[in-house]
Amino acid sequence: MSDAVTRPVPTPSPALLASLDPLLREWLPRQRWFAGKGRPIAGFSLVAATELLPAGGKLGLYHLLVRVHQQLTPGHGAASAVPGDCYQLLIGAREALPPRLAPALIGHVTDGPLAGRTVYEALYDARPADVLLEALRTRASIGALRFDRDEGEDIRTGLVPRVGTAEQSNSSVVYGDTFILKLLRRVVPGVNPDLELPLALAREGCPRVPPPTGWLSAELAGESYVLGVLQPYLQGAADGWELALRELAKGEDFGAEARALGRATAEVHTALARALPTVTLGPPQLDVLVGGMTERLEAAVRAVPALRPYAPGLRSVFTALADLAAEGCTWTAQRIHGDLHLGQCLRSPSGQWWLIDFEGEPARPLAERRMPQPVARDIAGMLRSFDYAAHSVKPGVPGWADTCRAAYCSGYAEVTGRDPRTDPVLLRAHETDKAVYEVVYEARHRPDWLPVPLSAVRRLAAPQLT
Ligand SMILES: Nc1ncnc2c1ncn2[C@@H]1O[C@H](COP(=O)(O)OP(=O)(O)O)[C@@H](O)[C@H]1O
Ligand SMILES: O=P(O)(O)O[C@H]1O[C@H](CO)[C@@H](O[C@H]2O[C@H](CO)[C@@H](O)[C@H](O)[C@H]2O)[C@H](O)[C@H]1O
Repeated sequence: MSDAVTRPVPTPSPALLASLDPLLREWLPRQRWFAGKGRPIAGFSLVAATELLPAGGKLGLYHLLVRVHQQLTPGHGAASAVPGDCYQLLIGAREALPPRLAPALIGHVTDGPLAGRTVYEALYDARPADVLLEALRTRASIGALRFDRDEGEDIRTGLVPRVGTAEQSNSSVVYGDTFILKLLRRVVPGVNPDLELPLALAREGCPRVPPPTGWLSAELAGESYVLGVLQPYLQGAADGWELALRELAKGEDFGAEARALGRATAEVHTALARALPTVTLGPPQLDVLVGGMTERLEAAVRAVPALRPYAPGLRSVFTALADLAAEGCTWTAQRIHGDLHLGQCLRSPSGQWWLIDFEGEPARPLAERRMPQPVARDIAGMLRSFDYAAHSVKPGVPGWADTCRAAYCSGYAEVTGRDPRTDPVLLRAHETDKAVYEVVYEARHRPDWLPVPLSAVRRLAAPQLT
């Protein structure tokens, strides 16, 4: 029998959002997960609001979905503002913040229903984090929010929450080293691959991905928004990026781990190909694929002038793929990870590799992220990552990235029987597409890192000896 709890709640009035407006304008752009940096905020509109703990109590708790209206470019008037991305916020309201919550401060409210209260990022607070886990445990429906879980899984009570400290595109809470709840920040309606793919892999019995234990969604105007996923926490796991840097700093080889990562990637790809449809990419689909790569390159060249000298060489990488397609070559496409790099791979203390974060590149539209793609895209992501690691440590270790890249491809071939290097044109095109993405990503988020993908761009743009 279902133990689901349904609770209608008072809907907080738009006056709540109006009173938070000046605070959010200042606080949001400082959040790592806020995607609209650099464009002035013109205002906010409420997509949904749910009171999770009543404001009258010592601690008020609001779940908000807020659309941010931003000017298209700085310098244009407020009139040019367009409704932009929708963000998930969990806002706590207290009379005063205890010192331990100081880093979570959003600000002091001066008017409206919360006048005189201090509002803060409630994920940092144990009680609000408990409210979320309890709702998942009891499969609660609260206003538009649906909390659910795998019926076969039990969620214990009394797990002590703590907010994740990693620099993330989203936000996570770890519960007693047993579960991790990832709350998506920028949310869109539709099936989210961060839940869809791990669920599909769990059904296939793939042991390389933590199976979702619970999930949070919102039903709004006939559309469903995935807002969060709860999964087992891999206690004591280290991510591939940390491990690679550690080995590099000691001058150690990472080939054996790279090979194991190649095998893990191949296991995930094989299970995804079994679970979800695959398609053959013929000339029309390859036109779209190459067209997308070329468009992204042109946009990147406009955004990052340092790319300009390399543009002709990079274009020719994509033309080479188009030429093969014109000669009648076809490739298989399937669902893939979509944003694979060393930071998305966790090694548990037993030495097993796990892949996490199936959201895809957050900046791309959902429909595009859910399209079948050549596995070369994920493989290229990992190859780029070995290169990133090698360039992040001074002095470098000569040949370190090449050894890892070769070992990773060999590991992949051990499972699938197909070495990615036997498709050099496809692989190079994907590596180029990824390096171009990274140039834009670094220019926007971490300008000091720009030389890392630029060095790859230089290599990839150089004429090929045939
Ligand atoms: N199942 C897990 N077990 C242990 N740590 C995890 C798990 N899932 C995620 N993490 C940690 O949380 C971080 C962020 O998770 P991720 O899914 O990559 O979120 P984001 O989309 O915000 O980047 C990871 O880098 C990892 O350190
Ligand atoms: O936040 P996500 O993990 O979804 O991914 C974004 O941020 C990554 C950086 O944190 C970025 O990855 C790039 O830097 C990594 C080292 O920090 C490196 O291992 C990757 O190969 C490189 O692409 C990723 O591209 C971006 O989508």
